[in-house]
Amino acid sequence: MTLLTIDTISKRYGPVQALKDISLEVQAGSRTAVVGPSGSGKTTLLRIIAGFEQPDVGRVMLDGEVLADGPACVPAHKRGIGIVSQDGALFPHLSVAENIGFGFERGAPDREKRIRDLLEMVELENSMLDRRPHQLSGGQQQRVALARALGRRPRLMLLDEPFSALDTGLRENMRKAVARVLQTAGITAVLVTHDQGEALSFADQVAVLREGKLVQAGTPQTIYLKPRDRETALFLGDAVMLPAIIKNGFADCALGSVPVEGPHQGKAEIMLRPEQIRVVVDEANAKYGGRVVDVEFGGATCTVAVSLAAVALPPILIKTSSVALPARGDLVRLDIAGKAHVFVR
Ligand SMILES: Nc1ncnc2c1ncn2[C@@H]1O[C@H](COP(=O)(O)OP(=O)(O)OP(=O)(O)O)[C@@H](O)[C@H]1O
Repeated sequence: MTLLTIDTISKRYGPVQALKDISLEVQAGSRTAVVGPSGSGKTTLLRIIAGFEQPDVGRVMLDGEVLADGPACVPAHKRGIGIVSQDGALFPHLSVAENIGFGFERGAPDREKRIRDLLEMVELENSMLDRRPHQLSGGQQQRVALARALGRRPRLMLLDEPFSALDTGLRENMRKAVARVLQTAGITAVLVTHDQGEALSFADQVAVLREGKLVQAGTPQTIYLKPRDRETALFLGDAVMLPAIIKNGFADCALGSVPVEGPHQGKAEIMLRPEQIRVVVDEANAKYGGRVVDVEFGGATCTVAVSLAAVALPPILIKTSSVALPARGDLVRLDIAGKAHVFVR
């Protein structure tokens, strides 16, 4: 069931077209991540959903209710939408308990129990209830902010770069914890993030924006393995692109014959993710590979640069494990796992 519908929204700030004809559906109980380069319109889209900005044209609908139809809008505080932002925005002079219970009725008999339940839901100890925000770590503050937003029983939760102030290890933990909490509470969420890895692992649906337009929306797997265009492919991660001639499901390219997705025949460009390529030292078959020109040891993941024998392109970079790492100067063949993605020229 669709909970949130964004229907051909456009928004202009003077000469800047911040959003152009954006349409997107978000299913109830799902998590959508919005990604895109800086200035692509992510924050504007989130602010329009929240009700802090109005679209010039287009509609926002939540659970069948029209929240915005061009400039005619339901005010933000009447939308039933929760927001967790980058800094958590807790009230510094209030305790954790008071922050979480901020929107609750003062004398409500179940007030304390609800606060404790919310604290438990975000996996924090009861001993934190009397602390002030400055006595919490960044990750704990974010959990309190999430508990406060959940306490208002939102129909939709907007997450505006909520993990970006946290360091890498904590970030990953928080992302998993937040996904778990949202899942348990059955709350639909839209996340805006600069971190493509975060988007791919957090969301059921990823929406890619570029220059105010929606380039592609789909499952993380689709977006990563079957990107609409080169730019999207490279935005989401490293990619090896090769010219090819396609015939009957196989691409004839610098790596030999590689299976491809789709019905296209003839000239095309194919894309492989580096982790699809395995480097094998094999002098006899180096025409389907090339010469190793650089090896970067990186612990769990190492990078091998191979100058291809069959085509004059810059060396391709392949991520590989530290086991059986080739040496600089080795002649190697390159084996492919899975299928290549085709960009029709
Ligand atoms: N209030 C405003 N007045 C004028 N221009 C604005 C305003 N808000 C956003 N813009 C412009 O609209 C475009 C989209 O901005 P937006 O903040 O939505 O991008 P973003 O993808 O969230 O960027 P970032 O990743 O850097 O936060 C940008 O060109 C920005 O400069």
